[in-house]
Amino acid sequence: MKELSDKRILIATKNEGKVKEFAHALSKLGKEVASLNDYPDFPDIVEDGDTFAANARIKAKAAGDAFQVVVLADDSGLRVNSLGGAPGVYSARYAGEGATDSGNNAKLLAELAKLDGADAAEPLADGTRLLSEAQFVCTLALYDPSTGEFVETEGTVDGYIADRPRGEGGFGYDPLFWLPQLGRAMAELSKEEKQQISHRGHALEQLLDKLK
Ligand SMILES: O=P(O)(O)OP(=O)(O)OP(=O)(O)OC[C@H]1O[C@@H](n2cnc3c(O)ncnc32)[C@H](O)[C@@H]1O
Ligand SMILES: [Mg+2]
Repeated sequence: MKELSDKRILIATKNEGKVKEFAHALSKLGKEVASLNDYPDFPDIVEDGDTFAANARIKAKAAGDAFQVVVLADDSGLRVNSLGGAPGVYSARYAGEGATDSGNNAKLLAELAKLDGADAAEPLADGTRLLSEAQFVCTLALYDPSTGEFVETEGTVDGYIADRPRGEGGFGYDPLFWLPQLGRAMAELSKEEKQQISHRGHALEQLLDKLK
């Protein structure tokens, strides 16, 4: 693995929320990030793997083979216990192809509203209900096209799905993801706080450890 020797690293993603988090974390190592949004002609990558890890490898390899540079890819999502682990690898398109974050959040609350089991925890002081235990998962794949080698890690964070959104930070399902250990939703954290606690922060920390 040529490792991360270049100052600039290409992330095989079109998700600007991920790009901002990687830019924040990697700037501490003096690195700049580029993403597929910098190459609008690059075709969409078909993410048809059965697992987060498979999809991360698919994205890293597609971009790494095309650009012939070391590429980092992130496949991530939300597992909701009372929905049997859904939306899982379908997190990005839970509300259908081309779904928006707000569409996916609305779909998640609609699916949880169909269940009539007990809440997963006591309501918060303001009456917010905690509907289910849940987990964010992030799989990272770093791929070197000159050797065909992958370095892969996974990070997770546990929390609850709240019945109403909170916070303006982060992206995706962050406004509905309640962190009992902090008493805040993921979208209420700064980038630095999210990096310290999140699935992506943990996966990146492990990746950097493996490369040492
Ligand atoms: O595939 P790329 O181009 O990287 O971008 P994407 O948004 O499609 O990313 P994924 O395929 O990995 O799908 C991840 C889904 O899970 C959500 N997600 C991932 N990480 C998240 C986080 O840190 N906070 C909130 N939601 C997250 C995200 O909004 C997507 O709906
Ligand atoms: Mg995707």
